[in-house]
Amino acid sequence: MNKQQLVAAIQSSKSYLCVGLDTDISKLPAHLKQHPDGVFLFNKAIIDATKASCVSYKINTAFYESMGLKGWEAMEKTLHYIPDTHFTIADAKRGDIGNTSAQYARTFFETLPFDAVTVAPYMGEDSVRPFLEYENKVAIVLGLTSNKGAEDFELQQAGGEKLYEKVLRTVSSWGTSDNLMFVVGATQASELANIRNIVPEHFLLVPGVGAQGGSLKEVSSYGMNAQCGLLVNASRAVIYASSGEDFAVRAQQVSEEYQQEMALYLNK
Ligand SMILES: O=C(O)c1cc(=O)[nH]c(=O)n1[C@@H]1O[C@H](COP(=O)(O)O)[C@@H](O)[C@H]1O
Repeated sequence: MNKQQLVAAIQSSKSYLCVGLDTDISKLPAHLKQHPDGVFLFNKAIIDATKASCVSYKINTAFYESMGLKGWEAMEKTLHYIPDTHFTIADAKRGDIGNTSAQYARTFFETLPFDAVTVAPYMGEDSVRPFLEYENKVAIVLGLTSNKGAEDFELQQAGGEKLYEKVLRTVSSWGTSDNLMFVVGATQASELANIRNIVPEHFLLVPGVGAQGGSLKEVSSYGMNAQCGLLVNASRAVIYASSGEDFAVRAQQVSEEYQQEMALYLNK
């Protein structure tokens, strides 16, 4: 799925919700914890329950890699189960010397058919460039993250501007708003107006509503552009809305609540 198709999906479903499949085996309901295919079965139920109210799924690879081969298989099965009407993100935060980044790009864009992968910009242009060389694929580069550690580097002054501002300005010159998006934490809503001045056209992946306390209302009012331009991610708030056997029903309710609120902001 490319950016134009994502924009069309947002318009038709009146949602810019990305459900985060941060599936932690220790948090699965008891009946799935014991099952050899429990992680996939959990994800399958979540996808069935939320696909009508979201437009994207983000698979955070850490939760699967930590399980070894079985986790990688569950990730692959999950990715193939997601309908191709939904934008798929590998949240892997990769980036290395160009020769190695090319292998990461192959991993997530060829071996696994994700639409997008999250990329750390710290190593510079040659580390990001291999992710931009695929048609209809997107590199989602870390801009201003949601965590406390954003203060350590991203919000520090670097040559007359904040480091994250330099990252947005510089990285946006390496590609287009079709093959680049940026991560901005929902907890950083006060910076969003400024961010929109620097990258007015790009989609922003905004994690941090729900469990991290970011405000969907603030993110939407400061971050939305003419094409919506936002993918707001919620992981734990949706997938662990209940720890019992009714987990999928509760996930559906929470996902629908986000969608209904988003529909209001899209109609403004
Ligand atoms: O790149 C990300 O997705 C990301 C960037 C960021 O600044 N903050 C952030 O929380 N994330 C990811 O977004 C998800 C947030 O999960 P919840 O807090 O459970 O909704 C996790 O997969 C994080 O790794």
